[in-house]
Amino acid sequence: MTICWPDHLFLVGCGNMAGQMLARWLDCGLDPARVTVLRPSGRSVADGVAVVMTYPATLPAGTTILLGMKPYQIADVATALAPLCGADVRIVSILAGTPIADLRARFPAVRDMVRAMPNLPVGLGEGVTALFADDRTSVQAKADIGGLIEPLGLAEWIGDEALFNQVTALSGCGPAFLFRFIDALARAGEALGIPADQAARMALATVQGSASMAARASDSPGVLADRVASPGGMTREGMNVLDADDRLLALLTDTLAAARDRGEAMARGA
Ligand SMILES: NC(=O)C1=CN([C@@H]2O[C@H](COP(=O)(O)OP(=O)(O)OC[C@H]3O[C@@H](n4cnc5c(N)ncnc54)[C@H](O)[C@@H]3O)[C@@H](O)[C@H]2O)C=CC1
Ligand SMILES: O=C(O)[C@@H]1CCC=N1
Repeated sequence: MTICWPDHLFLVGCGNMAGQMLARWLDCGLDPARVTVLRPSGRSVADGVAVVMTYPATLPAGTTILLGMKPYQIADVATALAPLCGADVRIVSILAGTPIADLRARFPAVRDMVRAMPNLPVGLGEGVTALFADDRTSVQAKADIGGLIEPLGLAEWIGDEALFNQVTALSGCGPAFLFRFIDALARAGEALGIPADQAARMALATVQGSASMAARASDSPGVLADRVASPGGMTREGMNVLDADDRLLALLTDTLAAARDRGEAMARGA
């Protein structure tokens, strides 16, 4: 994999999410000397990566900024950062519920902007990142930023930004929902009498093995589920509970809709 690294990468915030992205980029050969992280704590990030606690006077030419702080901090960050941004600067924002139009209003000199929604497994190169750019962002910038995202796992360009909160709910929030599922599977096993530590190990390995299998299979997960279920057997009885009145589907639809609605409220400033 040949990656066209930015001349300079300036991370505003480097917590759970941006930290995973940076870790993967460094693993894939990004020179740490090209990276500066702004974080109020000043704590070091990785060998060779510069950490600053306040904004520098200027940004190096050809800087790509990764906005990785909390969404509600955008007003303060933009007040300090926008004066440093010329037309050669590119912005990648991972701020949930923050539309490109909002960023454009705050960074008027910047032409190339990409809205990205990664998820935590990007640190392993097994994440999902949704991407959106409007027509002002150049084709070259889209290609370069797409290339930067590629080593993080699956990258999906979203044609219509109106869907961004929906994809955030699915893949950005998704790991949390899956972690809950693993936990619930283990606790359900425990409720049926399996020792807790054993149930936890078995639930995790079952999900891991099934996800790997589904990723390699030519059949859909729905078909694979039926293949586990022998007619008249145990799995069918269990699936009947999940499937009754589309119970699992309804639960997940409600879950994604609640997350989407929160993204829409955040976009309105709530
Ligand atoms: N956690 C996740 O799974 C995902 C998070 N995101 C987005 O990533 C962003 C960060 O979320 P997390 O990493 O979970 O939060 P976090 O709390 O772990 O990280 C936030 C970082 O921002 C820094 N920070 C705080 N105040 C700052 C300031 N005034 N200026 C610059 N940096 C400041 C903190 O030191 C910290 O490093 C959010 O915008 C969120 O919507 C997007 C996708 C998934
Ligand atoms: O909870 C949040 O708002 C962010 C968006 C996706 C994952 N974390």
